[in-house]
Amino acid sequence: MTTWYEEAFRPGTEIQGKWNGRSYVVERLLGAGSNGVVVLVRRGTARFALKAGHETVDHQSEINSLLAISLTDTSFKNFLIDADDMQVRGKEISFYVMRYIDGMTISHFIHKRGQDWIYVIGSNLLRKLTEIHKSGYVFGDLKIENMIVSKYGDVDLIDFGGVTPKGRAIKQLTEVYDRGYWKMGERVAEESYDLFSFAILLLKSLDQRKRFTAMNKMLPQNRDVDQLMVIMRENSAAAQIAPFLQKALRGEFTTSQEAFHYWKKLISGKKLTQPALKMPWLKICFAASIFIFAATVYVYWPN
Ligand SMILES: Nc1ncnc2c1ncn2[C@@H]1O[C@H](COP(=O)(O)OP(=O)(O)OP(=O)(O)O)[C@@H](O)[C@H]1O
Repeated sequence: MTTWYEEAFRPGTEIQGKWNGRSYVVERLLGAGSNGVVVLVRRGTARFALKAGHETVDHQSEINSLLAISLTDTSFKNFLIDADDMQVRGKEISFYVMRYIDGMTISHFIHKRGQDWIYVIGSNLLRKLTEIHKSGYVFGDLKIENMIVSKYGDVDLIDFGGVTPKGRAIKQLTEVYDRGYWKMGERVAEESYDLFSFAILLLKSLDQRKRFTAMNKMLPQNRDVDQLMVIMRENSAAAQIAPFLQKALRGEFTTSQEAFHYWKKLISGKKLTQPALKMPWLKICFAASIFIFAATVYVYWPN
């Protein structure tokens, strides 16, 4: 059976925005989640990701968050390209257009390229979080599915539905990444909220024995972050960053900047003595990722 979106977004279909009048040509479907359908589109020679929403309220809230973060002087500047309505079978559907990120999930990347990449990817993700936090927001729903890793371990966040101004209640979450689920703190938009999810995200992407699958069904009285220590012990890459992960899970970092400093010290080997961290190629990748980040900031910096 063909779904409404498979029909509406057949490759080659032209999408015409009702209010802004811009048109896009569909290349292919990128994904369909609970909040919408994402398609790769073309406008002239440029490629974008277009997301059409099922639920207007959730979709609008996502656009508002994305707009707020797109207006900041960060690498997220101009992430949102357009927001409009389109007609599908006589019904109006809202959509927004954002930068297209070519890449894969962190789990897929690590599976293909090796676990040691976690240090480069972790640095890049922490840098992104630091940018969001400095702008007065918290990402909120940080999880494997909401980030894309590209070639040199570069990181982009997608799905901004959970972005919340600091101090407010978290508006969108995923249980196993939520510190409230683990009884480790309030569901309040604080930098430490994202850092907790960051630690879970890293552990989950290194969890080769799929221990997290069982954790989804755990009774509240059995949820204890000490259970996560098992994953840290049995995985060599996780073991190397265990001091960081423990601090993040216990809410011992107040800011992401503080966490980033600690992380950098840890992975540069200053605090660790294990030989596995002495990898010259890792330094090269780290330097490459810093270069790409600097180039991105340069390209998107206001003229
Ligand atoms: N900017 C983008 N560039 C490339 N691919 C993207 C982009 N945004 C989303 N995608 C792809 O589309 C998929 C669905 O996107 P998204 O997570 O925003 O949808 P959702 O309906 O909110 O999903 P969920 O049910 O996980 O909340 C993603 O997993 C990703 O593969």
